Amino acid sequence: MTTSSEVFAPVKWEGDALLLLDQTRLPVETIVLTIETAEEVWAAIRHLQVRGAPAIGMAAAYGLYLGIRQLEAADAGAFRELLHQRADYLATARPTAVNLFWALDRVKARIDQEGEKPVDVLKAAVLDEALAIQREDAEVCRTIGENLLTLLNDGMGILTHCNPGALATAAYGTATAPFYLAKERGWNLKVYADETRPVLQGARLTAYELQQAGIDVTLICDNMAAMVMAQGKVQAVIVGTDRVAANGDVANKIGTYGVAVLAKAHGIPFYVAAPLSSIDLETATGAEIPIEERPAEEITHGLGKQVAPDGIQVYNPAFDVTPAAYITAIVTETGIFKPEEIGKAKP
Ligand SMILES: CSC[C@H]1O[C@H](OP(=O)(O)O)[C@H](O)[C@@H]1O
Repeated sequence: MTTSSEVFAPVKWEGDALLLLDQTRLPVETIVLTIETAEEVWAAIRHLQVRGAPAIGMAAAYGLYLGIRQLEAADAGAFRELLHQRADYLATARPTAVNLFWALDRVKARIDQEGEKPVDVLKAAVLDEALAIQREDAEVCRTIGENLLTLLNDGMGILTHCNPGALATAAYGTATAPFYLAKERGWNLKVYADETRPVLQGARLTAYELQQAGIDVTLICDNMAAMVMAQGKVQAVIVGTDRVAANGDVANKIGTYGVAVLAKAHGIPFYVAAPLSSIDLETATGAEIPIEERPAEEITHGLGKQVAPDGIQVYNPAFDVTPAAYITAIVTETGIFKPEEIGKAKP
C-alpha cells in the first residue's frame, strides 16, 4: 500500500490498481491509498478508510478481483471455488451494509453466467463487473436525487445524518443527491448536517463535501436536532441507509432512529434514500438486521483524545433500526414508496 495526496472520489480503479481516498484523514488531509490486495481492501472497509454502503460494495468488488487476479486455477470450476473463498473472506469485513454482500454476490453470479470459459477470461469478467457496479451507481444516485427533488421545494431546510454523500457512493450520494441537483438548478436548499458521533461522518465528511460544492450547509451537534426542528428551520429530513428490510424497517447510522422520532414529533417528513442495492427482501424485519458493534475507543478516545475514564464500560452500536412507522417514504431509483410497500421497488 502506498499513499499520495490527490482529491477524487472515494473509490477509483486506475491502470491496474485500486485507489481509495482514506476517509479517516478527511477533512484535514487528502490521502489516497494504492490498494493491491484483498486483505488491504478488507482492512480499509473494517477501519472506515472506505465507508458508506455503496462505496463498501464497490471496494469489495474490486477487492475480489485483487484477490483472484494472480491465482492459478486449472479450469473454470477451480476458479469459481477460489472466487467464492475470496468473496467469503471479504464478506467478513463489516456486517450491516447489505451492499457488501450484494456486490460480492453480483460478481459471483456474473462468473456463473460466463460458464466454462478460460480462466483469464473469467478474471477479466470479475474486473468488468466491478467497473459496471461503480459505473451504474453514479446513475442510480442521480436518479434517486431526481426522485427526491419531486418532494422538495426551493428554499427548504433539510436535515441529514451521517454521510450519505458523494463520499459514500460513485457520485452525488444518495440522500445528498438532491442537494447537488438543486444547486445545478439554481435552487437554494439549506442543509443541516448532524455531526454524527462517535465517528463524526457528518462533521468530517458531509460538511466537507457540501461546503466544497458550494452548497449551503450548517453543522450541528446531534443533540441540537430537536431545537433546530422546533425553531422551524427544517422542513424535511433525508437520510441514507445500509439495509432496508422487507417490511420497510431501515438500518442506518446510529442516531437515525432518534432523528426519525423527532421528525414525527414535529410533523416533519422523514425520507430514506435507498438504492435497490441496499434493499434486502431476504431479511423480513429490522430485528433481523445484524448491527455492527465497533471498538470502545471510538467513544473513549474520540479522534485520538481520551475523553472517558480508563476501563469504563462502553456500548458502541454503529447502526440502529428505524421502524417503518416512522418513515414517510423510501426513495429509490425506481420511484417513491411507502416503507411497507418497498417490495414493489424491485422490478
Ligand atoms: C449512502 S448510505 C451511507 C451510510 O453508511 C454510513 O455508515 P458508515 O459510515 O459506518 O459506513 C451511514 O450509515 C450512511 O447513511
